[in-house]
Amino acid sequence: MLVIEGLTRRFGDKEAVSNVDLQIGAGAFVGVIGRSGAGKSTLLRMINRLQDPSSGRILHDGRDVTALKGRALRAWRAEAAMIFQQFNLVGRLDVLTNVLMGRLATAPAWRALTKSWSAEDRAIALSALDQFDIAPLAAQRADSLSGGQQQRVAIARALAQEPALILADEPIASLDPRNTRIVMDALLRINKHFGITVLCNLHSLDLARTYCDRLVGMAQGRVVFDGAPAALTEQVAHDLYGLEAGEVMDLPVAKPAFGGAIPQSAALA
Ligand SMILES: Nc1ncnc2c1ncn2[C@@H]1O[C@H](COP(=O)(O)OP(=O)(O)OP(=O)(O)O)[C@@H](O)[C@H]1O
Repeated sequence: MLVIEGLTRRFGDKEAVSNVDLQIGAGAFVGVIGRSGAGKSTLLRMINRLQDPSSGRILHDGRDVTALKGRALRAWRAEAAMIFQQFNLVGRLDVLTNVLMGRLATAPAWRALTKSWSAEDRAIALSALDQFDIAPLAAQRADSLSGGQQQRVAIARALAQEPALILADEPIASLDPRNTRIVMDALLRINKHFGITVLCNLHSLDLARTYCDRLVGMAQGRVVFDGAPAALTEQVAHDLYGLEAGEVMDLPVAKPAFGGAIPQSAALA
């Protein structure tokens, strides 16, 4: 269980996140929604401790992770894996090495420096690639892949970290509709097949409604909605997004494909 208590982050006079309280049970798929500037990224970055809170606490399974430092902080960052809009792969390295980077928190530093990964680490990394039908791309340079493939590599790297949580910050913002669907299906698979809790910032309300079991709506740093997708009425959506409401509700989305295999042609496109 992830518990957030009174979490606040100020930048100068501005409160990007204001006194947020949340409890997120293990295995949930939570969509964090709201218009640009609502505080979604800052919230996720504080949970991973990429950004320090101004006040408040973050507890995971009863352990306070708010003030962790050094090795304990690195271990927490591996446990709360981040996925970014821009993938954050090392472009000149091959796909497998990028995924092996997810093993760094558990591997001794000399292994990473000498690139002599253990057989177990390699097996975990290959298996993670295989989950998303991209194992055939293992030897290719990361920067030769399409955006959708790169994001799946980033998700495989996160899975190789053996995380308790995945924090995905607008993971599909730079993808076309087809790759959007493939990447959201990959996150759904991580959640349903591996039972890993997913918190996903999404601008599109339709995607959030389609994939998430729970929606947390933010406006001006505060949580203004917290409930099941079905409970988010059109009126609440309009209040949350204002003039952007039409734009975020327009994207046609088919049902998620979890349970069925991703077709190879689509997976490798
Ligand atoms: N490092 C920073 N320095 C100053 N202000 C910041 C910083 N990071 C975020 N902010 C401000 O905090 C507010 C919340 O930003 P945040 O990126 O968390 O929102 P968001 O909902 O994720 O929006 P977006 O979808 O555009 O990323 C914004 O007003 C933003 O300008």
